[in-house]
Amino acid sequence: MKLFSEPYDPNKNILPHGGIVQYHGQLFSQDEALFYFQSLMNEIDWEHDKAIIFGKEIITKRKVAWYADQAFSYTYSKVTKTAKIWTPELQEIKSKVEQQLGETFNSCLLNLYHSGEEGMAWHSDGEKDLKDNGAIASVSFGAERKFAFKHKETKEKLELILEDGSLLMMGGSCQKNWLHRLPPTKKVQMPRINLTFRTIVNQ
Ligand SMILES: O=C(O)CCC(=O)C(=O)O
Ligand SMILES: [Fe+2]
Repeated sequence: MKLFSEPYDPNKNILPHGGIVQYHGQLFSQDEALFYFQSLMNEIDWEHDKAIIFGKEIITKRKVAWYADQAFSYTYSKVTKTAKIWTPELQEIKSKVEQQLGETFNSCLLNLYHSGEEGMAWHSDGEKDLKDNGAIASVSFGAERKFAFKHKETKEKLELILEDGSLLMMGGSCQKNWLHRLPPTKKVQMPRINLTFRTIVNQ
């Protein structure tokens, strides 16, 4: 188990093998992060997520939204969703991330965790609608939370803290070899918004 602390080197690969994860630290200033947190909270069309797990429909406490270049449809956890078109704030955030990473994205999955009691279980984002080995850019606003990786075979574990206004990039074969999760915690009472910019193909 490793915890990372400043200074961050965005060129450093956090994973020891089997993919690339780079933590860029706070890409947005505190003022910008607060502005985006509040505007996303108010303007995004948040909905409880539905998933089918072991044949049963479940509804998450966490809220989600999906935005993109076009009204793409996208299937995950056996539920198909249709994207809404970018808001001006999402376009601004996307441009800043694209500049920082030198990559482009055509969609974004947003998650709203009302408190530390909401999280996301171990998974990888290797859905067939996503570009193979495409980068996923994860932007966080609001409460700081721990984020963890676990290798699918060796079970090696890594942990880091995703700060308010930060950017994390997952790329290469990361989704094939590693799972990730947002562990729930009783220590965090404040909400957090996470945006994962992705590239959808075959539409
Ligand atoms: O909230 C996070 O930091 C992670 C979200 C995530 O893994 C996902 O949306 O696939
Ligand atoms: Fe994910």
